[in-house]
Amino acid sequence: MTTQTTTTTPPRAAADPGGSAPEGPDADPEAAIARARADIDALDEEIVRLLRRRMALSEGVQHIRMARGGRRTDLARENEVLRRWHAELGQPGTALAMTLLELCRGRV
Ligand SMILES: C=C(O[C@@H]1C=C(C(=O)O)C=C[C@H]1O)C(=O)O
Repeated sequence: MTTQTTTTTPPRAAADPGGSAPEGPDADPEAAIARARADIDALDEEIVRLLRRRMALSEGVQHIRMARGGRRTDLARENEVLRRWHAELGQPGTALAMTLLELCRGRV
């Protein structure tokens, strides 16, 4: 399996070819913040891409179920999803999962 990095900033040596500045995050706090924010923005974009993939997969499952006369939603499965997010992140995880489910199947 290959791993994918999301870092968009160059390594320090490339960003500071002179090499005379002290190393570490305190050397230039503004630059450190700007680098971290660029990574945060890239991660946010990736999260939205993943969300759209999840929405498409979820919609596919819902259509298959409804085409066979079933309901759009499956509350047992939703509880499974909610439990998993809660196990990872606690109450905020549950809140996030509720929003995720709402995005994927609309309001119940
Ligand atoms: C995708 C499904 O359909 C609905 C959407 C779910 C989801 O987005 O995770 C979970 C349960 C269902 O209410 C499913 O049953 O797996």
